[in-house]
Amino acid sequence: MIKVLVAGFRGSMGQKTVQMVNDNEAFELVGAYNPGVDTAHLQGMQLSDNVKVFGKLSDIQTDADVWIDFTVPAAAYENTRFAIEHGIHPVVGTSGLSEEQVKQLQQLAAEKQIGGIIAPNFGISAVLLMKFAKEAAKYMPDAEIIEMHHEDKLDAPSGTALSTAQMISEARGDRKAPAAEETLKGVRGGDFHGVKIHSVRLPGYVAHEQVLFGSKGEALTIRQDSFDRASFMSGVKIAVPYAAKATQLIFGLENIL
Ligand SMILES: NC(=O)C1=CN([C@@H]2O[C@H](COP(=O)(O)OP(=O)(O)OC[C@H]3O[C@@H](n4cnc5c(N)ncnc54)[C@H](OP(=O)(O)O)[C@@H]3O)[C@@H](O)[C@H]2O)C=CC1
Ligand SMILES: O=C(O)C1=N[C@H](C(=O)O)C[C@H](O)C1
Repeated sequence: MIKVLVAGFRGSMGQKTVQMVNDNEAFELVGAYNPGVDTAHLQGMQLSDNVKVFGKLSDIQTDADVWIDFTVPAAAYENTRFAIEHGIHPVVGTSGLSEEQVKQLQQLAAEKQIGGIIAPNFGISAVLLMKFAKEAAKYMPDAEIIEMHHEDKLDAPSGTALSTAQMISEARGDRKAPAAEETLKGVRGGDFHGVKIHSVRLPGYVAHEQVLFGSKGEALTIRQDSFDRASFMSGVKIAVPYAAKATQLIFGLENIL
């Protein structure tokens, strides 16, 4: 039985994660963390009496093996550090960690021998999209990304779009996107090593990404859609037992599939 603590348990992903952990016989929910939480907030949540609920990071005392983090970009680094320093294996889905922060966390994890996983996307369709985009970039190096998310998403671009751009630039090398004078500021999108990223935020959307490749006289479009946050749980389910035994902190679900 793997003991799990869910950080950000009141959020959209946190609630799905609590449900997934409760539904899985190999996992046991022992802790739940969300700043500012009190008992009034717990009504309707699927938390049994033996789950310890924390409203402050410094109050957390737990025997959890694995820390699942779906919180906010501003908290991801501190939370993951806390988990590693307390011997809890992190499974981090929260976006917004910089490359430098990921490196620092990996170093700390190696020192403490507490491995885990940070994954910009736990959905299989998104992992496949990134893999296919990397392959396509070898043959069709000119690419732009459009990511589309719900209106409540705090960060832009998405972690998945950044990771996709990183994989494209690794496959094709650095390349300049076509220059155009912007008569409307920002209209050409963000630039990650020459891969343009365009972020759409609209009600009704969940999480979607399209990679457009263009070449002489032809084009290729790769698209994935997460219509429901349940789509991320298949990856989290795989990540938890991996993390519980890991001695290194790896980046990307594709590395354990
Ligand atoms: N890797 C993946 O596959 C996926 C990653 N994500 C990422 O997961 C994160 C969460 O997404 P989502 O659930 O939609 O967001 P929500 O805003 O619905 O949930 C975030 C939760 O975190 C809580 N929170 C705020 N500050 C802290 C803190 N310092 N420590 C712990 N918890 C905190 C919030 O509490 P309160 O509301 O009280 O402020 C809220 O309950 C985002 O970064 C998102 O990009 C999302 C989907 C899939
Ligand atoms: O905020 C979200 O919803 C999502 N965030 C992750 C990201 O930033 O890539 C993963 C997925 O896109 C959903």
